[in-house]
Amino acid sequence: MLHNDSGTPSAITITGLTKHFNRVRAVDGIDAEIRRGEIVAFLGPNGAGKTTTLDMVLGLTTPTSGTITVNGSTPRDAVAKGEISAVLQTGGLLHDLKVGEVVDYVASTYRTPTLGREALDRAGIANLADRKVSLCSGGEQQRLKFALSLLPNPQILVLDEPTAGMDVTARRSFWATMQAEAREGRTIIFATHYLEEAQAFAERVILVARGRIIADGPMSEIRQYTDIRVLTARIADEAAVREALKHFSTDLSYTIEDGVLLVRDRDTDGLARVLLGIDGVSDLEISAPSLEDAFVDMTEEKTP
Ligand SMILES: Nc1ncnc2c1ncn2[C@@H]1O[C@H](COP(=O)(O)OP(=O)(O)OP(=O)(O)O)[C@@H](O)[C@H]1O
Repeated sequence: MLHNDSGTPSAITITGLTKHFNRVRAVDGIDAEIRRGEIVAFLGPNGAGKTTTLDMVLGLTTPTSGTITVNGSTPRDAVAKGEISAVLQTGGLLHDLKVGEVVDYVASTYRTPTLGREALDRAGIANLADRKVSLCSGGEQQRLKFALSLLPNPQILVLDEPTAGMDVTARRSFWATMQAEAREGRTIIFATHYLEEAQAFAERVILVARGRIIADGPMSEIRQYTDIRVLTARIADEAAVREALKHFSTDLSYTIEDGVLLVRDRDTDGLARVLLGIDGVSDLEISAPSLEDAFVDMTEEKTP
């Protein structure tokens, strides 16, 4: 069994991981250690390399270079032993069967005992056992996938955008179910591009962009990368605005072009109050950049 410095056993150890698809460097050198019982979000925009990384953790794709161990074994061995299991974005369900029959069928493929239909209970869809899969909503089908992933009673659960296609209410209730699983001591690693999901559920967030880790830490640390706001305003008196900005903060980054001021800062509310006291300031707007834009900024800052 691998142990890290703190003595907690390692669930997943990733070292020097890369995966290239011809010229695309989907994963470009990832190192990470996930400890038993951790809840970790892989947060990143589309195409960041989240799915490719998780596929390698599950032994579905072979790395171009680097190594992954899961509970001290290869990913494939860990999957075969039922130690790690996943809810993936892709992968079809058997649409002509009833929900309960799908569970029975998948359970019969395991050599080791499974949770059986109790998995439906855990996933909050015991009432759907007799419904045909094709008649289940997108969110219900995601829950069925979740139930199937619970079948071998795995120590580690990998969820690739598990709430894709769910509305806000379904999403919230899905995460409440997951909280219960986490309290049982499972290690949970999930990919998402929703900042709110990472914030609400993960103890640790690994920010990925362009196949690399940009930041890795508790959400409070990650916030510094995502809290930036963008303020724009039409201004008539450029000199007065420049003077006010100088007093507001000496290291403010801003541009003025064609009478429009653009500022990126964390304290845009304070700045707005100052600006609205100046004659000729109008059309003031504050917006939060999309996660995509925040990532582009971060990657530009971090990559030489
Ligand atoms: N089989 C493949 N062949 C070629 N390119 C691929 C393949 N799989 C992934 N890619 C590319 O690798 C990059 C990373 O993709 P990946 O699906 O891992 O990102 P992601 O972070 O999971 O994105 P999303 O949030 O959209 O699922 C993308 O540029 C993608 O187009």
